[in-house]
Parts: sequence; C-alpha cells; structure tokens
Amino acid sequence: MITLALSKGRIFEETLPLLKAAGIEVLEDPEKSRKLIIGTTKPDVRVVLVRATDVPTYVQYGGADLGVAGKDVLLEHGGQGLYQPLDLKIAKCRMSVATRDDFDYAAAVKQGSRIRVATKYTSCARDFFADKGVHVDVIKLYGSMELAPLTGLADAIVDLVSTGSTLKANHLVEVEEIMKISARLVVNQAALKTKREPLRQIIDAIASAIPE
Ligand SMILES: Nc1ncnc2c1ncn2[C@@H]1O[C@H](COP(=O)(O)OP(=O)(O)OP(=O)(O)O)[C@@H](O)[C@H]1O
Ligand SMILES: O=P(O)(O)OC[C@H]1O[C@H](OP(=O)(O)OP(=O)(O)O)[C@H](O)[C@@H]1O
Repeated sequence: MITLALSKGRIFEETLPLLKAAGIEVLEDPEKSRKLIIGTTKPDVRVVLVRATDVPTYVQYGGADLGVAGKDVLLEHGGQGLYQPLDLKIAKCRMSVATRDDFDYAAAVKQGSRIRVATKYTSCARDFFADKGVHVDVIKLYGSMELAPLTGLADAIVDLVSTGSTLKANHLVEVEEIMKISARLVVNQAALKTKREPLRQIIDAIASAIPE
C-alpha cells in the first residue's frame, strides 16, 4: 500500500490533475465527506487528509509514504527525513513582508530600529531579517496575520501573497518579497528504498504532468 498525504483545499485541488496523469483518481470529494482516508482507482494507493503543516511530519515519520507541501511549510518544518524530488509548480504564491500603508518600513530598516514582526513563519522571518542585519522581535501567530499591524501588535507581518487582495482589503502593503513559493512532492526516505518501484512509477508520472 502507498499512502499519499494531502491537505484539503488548494493543495488537494491542484494535485488532482497530477495524480490523474499518474493514473490515480481519488474516489471521494473531501469537501463532501468526513472521511480522512480516501481510496483511489488504484487499489494499492490511498490518500490521507491532514493539515497542510502536518504533511511533512506524516511523511517524515512514515505515516505517509509521500505528500504534497508548500515550500513555506517545508522550510518551517526543516525537511528532515524527506526526499524532495519535484517542484510541482502548483499553489504558487510568494512570501513577503507587509506593513500598514502609513508605516515607513524603509526608514525603520535604515535607522536600525527594532521591528516587531508577527508571522506563522517564524523561522523564515528570523533568517530573512538576520541576513539583512535588521533587528526584529518575532511574534508567532497561527492565522489572521493581517490583523497584527492594524491592532498595534506588530509593525510588520511575514505572510503569503498571491493576488494581493487580502493585503489590500486590510490597508496593508507588500514592502519586500522574501521568496517565491510553490508546492513540492516529498517522499519518506526509507519508503524510497522499501517501496522503490511503485514510488518511482508515481514520481515519474507526476513529473511528466507538471505544468510549465
Ligand atoms: N493565496 C495563495 N495562493 C496560492 N498558494 C497559496 C496561497 N496561500 C497559501 N498557498 C500555498 O498553499 C499551501 C496550503 O495553503 P492552505 O491555505 O490550503 O493551508 P493553510 O490554511 O495555510 O494550512 P493550515 O490548515 O495548516 O493552517 C500553503 O502552504 C502555501 O504553500
Ligand atoms: O494575496 P491573496 O490572493 O489575497 O492571498 C493571500 C492569502 O492567501 C492565504 O490565505 P488563504 O486564502 O489560504 O486563507 P487561510 O488563511 O485559510 O490560509 C494567505 O495566508 C493570505 O492571507
């Protein structure tokens, strides 16, 4: 049995066409069912539904043989025990710094002031500002980062941006891009040895279906 870990929502939706190219079709719609284990048209392949941030953990410890996770999630996890053979080029966005539109970020950075940064991505944020030589206090949040500068909790946030409409709706502006983000295929390193052939077949078929 091959177990694939996916998160509901955009990762699931955008992975479906890649799986289809590998001859794998999921038998149930996770938005309509409460099931966490879903069968596929391949009797020896099943999908487990986990939180996006839990995908690397499931694959690292062998709860799943492979999975799909955003680069953001993988960087925060650390990637230990994971083989990352493919950039799937799906769930594309960028990780950026954003502030209130009336906050002078350039001046704060230039003056060497200490900046308070709220984010779910504490490790990426720390690395980014350390490289720039900017002193920051990082505050860990689990969601609704946009609220932090509006309530005075922080001067800036590090969050994902795609169309920019979430920032705009909250009177925030993107002041610096940290990195481009897309989802990766991750594979358990031990499974790659014990289930070499079936995993190779899936990886190769997915590779040939990756969008340009
Ligand atoms: N607006 C976006 N556009 C494109 N891709 C995105 C966007 N937001 C997030 N992503 C990518 O999709 C992945 C999954 O995001 P999703 O919103 O489905 O889960 P989440 O709510 O962040 O996770 P969790 O449920 O663990 O909090 C992210 O890790 C990121 O790589
Ligand atoms: O630039 P935009 O196109 O507005 O996208 C950016 C938003 O997308 C993500 O949230 P998501 O929509 O996944 O909601 P979530 O908070 O449930 O993760 C991210 O956390 C931003 O808030």
